[in-house]
Amino acid sequence: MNNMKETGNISIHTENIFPIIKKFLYSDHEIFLRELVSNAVDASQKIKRLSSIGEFNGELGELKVKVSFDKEAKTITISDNGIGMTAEEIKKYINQIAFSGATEFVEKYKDKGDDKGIIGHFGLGFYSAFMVASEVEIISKSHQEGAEAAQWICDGSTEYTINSAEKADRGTDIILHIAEDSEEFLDEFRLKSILEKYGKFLPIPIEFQEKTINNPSPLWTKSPSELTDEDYLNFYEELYPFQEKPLFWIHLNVDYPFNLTGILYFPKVKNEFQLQREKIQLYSRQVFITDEVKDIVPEFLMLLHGVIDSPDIPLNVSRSFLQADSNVKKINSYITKKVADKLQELFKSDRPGFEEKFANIGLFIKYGMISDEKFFEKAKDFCLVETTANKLYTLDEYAEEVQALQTDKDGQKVYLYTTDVQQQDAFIQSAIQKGYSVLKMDSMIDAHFINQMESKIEKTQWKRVDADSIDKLIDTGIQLEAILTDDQKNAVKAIFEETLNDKQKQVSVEAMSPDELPAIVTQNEFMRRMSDMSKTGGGGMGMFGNMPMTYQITINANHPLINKLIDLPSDEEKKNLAKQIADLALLSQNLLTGADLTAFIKRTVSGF
Ligand SMILES: Nc1ncnc2c1ncn2[C@@H]1O[C@H](COP(=O)(O)OP(=O)(O)OP(=O)(O)O)[C@@H](O)[C@H]1O
Repeated sequence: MNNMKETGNISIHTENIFPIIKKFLYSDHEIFLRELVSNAVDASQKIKRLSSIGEFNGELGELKVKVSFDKEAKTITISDNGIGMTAEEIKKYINQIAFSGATEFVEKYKDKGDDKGIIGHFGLGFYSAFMVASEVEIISKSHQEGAEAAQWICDGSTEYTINSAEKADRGTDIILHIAEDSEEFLDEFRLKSILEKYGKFLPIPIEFQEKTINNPSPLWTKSPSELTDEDYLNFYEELYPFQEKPLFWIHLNVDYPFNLTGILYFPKVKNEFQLQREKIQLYSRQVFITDEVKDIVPEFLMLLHGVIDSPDIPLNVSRSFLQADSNVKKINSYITKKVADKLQELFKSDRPGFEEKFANIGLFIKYGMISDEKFFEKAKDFCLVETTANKLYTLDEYAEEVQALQTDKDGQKVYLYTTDVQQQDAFIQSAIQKGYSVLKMDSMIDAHFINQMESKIEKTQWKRVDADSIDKLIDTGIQLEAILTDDQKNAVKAIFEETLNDKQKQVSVEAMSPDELPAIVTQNEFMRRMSDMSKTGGGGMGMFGNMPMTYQITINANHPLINKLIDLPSDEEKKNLAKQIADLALLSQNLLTGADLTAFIKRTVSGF
């Protein structure tokens, strides 16, 4: 063996890139292991490929990557039996490529402060070793016949030493001499958890402490035709242990115009609070990158679980660039389309099954319709609405259903809805008595969904059942005759106003059916929506949140009790009865509280 020893200078333009990189990557030091293990995996796959195309004729052996550590010696070693490097190749690939990559990075970002968003998931490759090591050693033996092993040592400065070395087998050992401030990594559990986080699905077996930590052929890399439902459910369990089973899933597989594979699962989501407990994981060639997939997956699909693997997603660029990236945009619309198609297929092939799942997937669908125009176009055909009688309709079916009875005198279809079947029961009953149907719209998203529907579906209005008296909610133009004269009505109005003595409660006297209650309390639809929106942070609606809520008290001019009130001999008695009627109406809406409620109860038990 001719004994070489050479020291040299890595030619880069920026002196001391190390401290800058260390600063940038401060929060993300652990990725050194991801980078080095990925390099080892790449080297293993390269030798496999060379062998398969006949360019390497030696023994391939069992390809694997070993990670080990020595607490005493303060080293972490990543070994592979991949393609290996000659001394010349080390000079070329490590001194030039790895260092120039790092230099380029620093050049690009050194002026941008320590914005963590910039660094994002930049793969600094080999150089990231210097985030945790004071000295890095490479011992490598190329796969080429008769190749001599070489050792390279560098402390992160631009100076390196290269030597010939002893190494029996083909491949590369990267030995990290861990720096004092990074000794936390010389720990079994820490290393294991990092390996599991990033390397769980790497395509070459990764061995740590004599155990393989990864599944080299995860489900998404297989063909859907080979897989059973059980395979998908087991994989879900592998990804998210101890979670409830998903409802269904989509296997993604594209190779043009971008590369993307993956499996997206629809979890059971009953309410908004459950959202995003588990996240979609993003991989690039089976290397875990992140579970912050915000810009890659359309926002409304963030509710899904599963994995996406794409080498075409740029991982080394800033967030704003990612949003503008055309591949990312295409991926976004591809996923949206796939999801819409899957839902449509489920709806068409198994309507009862779809209806059953709707409680869980309705949220996705409505979110999607609100936030994505293209999704809306598809989903409007399979989005369902549910009545208080627990019947489910598509939007078209429902329009048909209410056409005859719920069209008002101006030709507007009025959709009645309730946000709380318990609380609004009296109003629901009145509507049903008239033969109307009432929709259940009780999740937070429904308020937005309703707004969207009104703007999309022509000639429809959505009104909450308690927004007015039923005849006014759907004004068919047929006026009920009032038994009272105008003077009597005015007198009744005055009595109630005087009794209530509250500007926030506006009294009116209307001819309603004698079967209806003598008085009802309602909230104007528009004002209520504004106030609701300001509560959930709707833009610019703040002022409505600060305004006291106004209620309408509608007195039923045709109710026998109101007739009785008019005939009462004294003002005192009239006021007492009016008070009782108004309090009952308030009570039924949970609006009678505190001292008013106490007084009401006292009055009632003593026969008022
Ligand atoms: N374990 C290894 N075996 C063989 N060659 C390696 C090994 N590690 C690194 N190399 C060589 O060194 C080069 C530079 O590595 P580095 O990780 O810096 O960049 P990269 O892998 O090309 O890109 P990335 O920044 O995405 O990691 C690699 O392209 C490869 O040729």
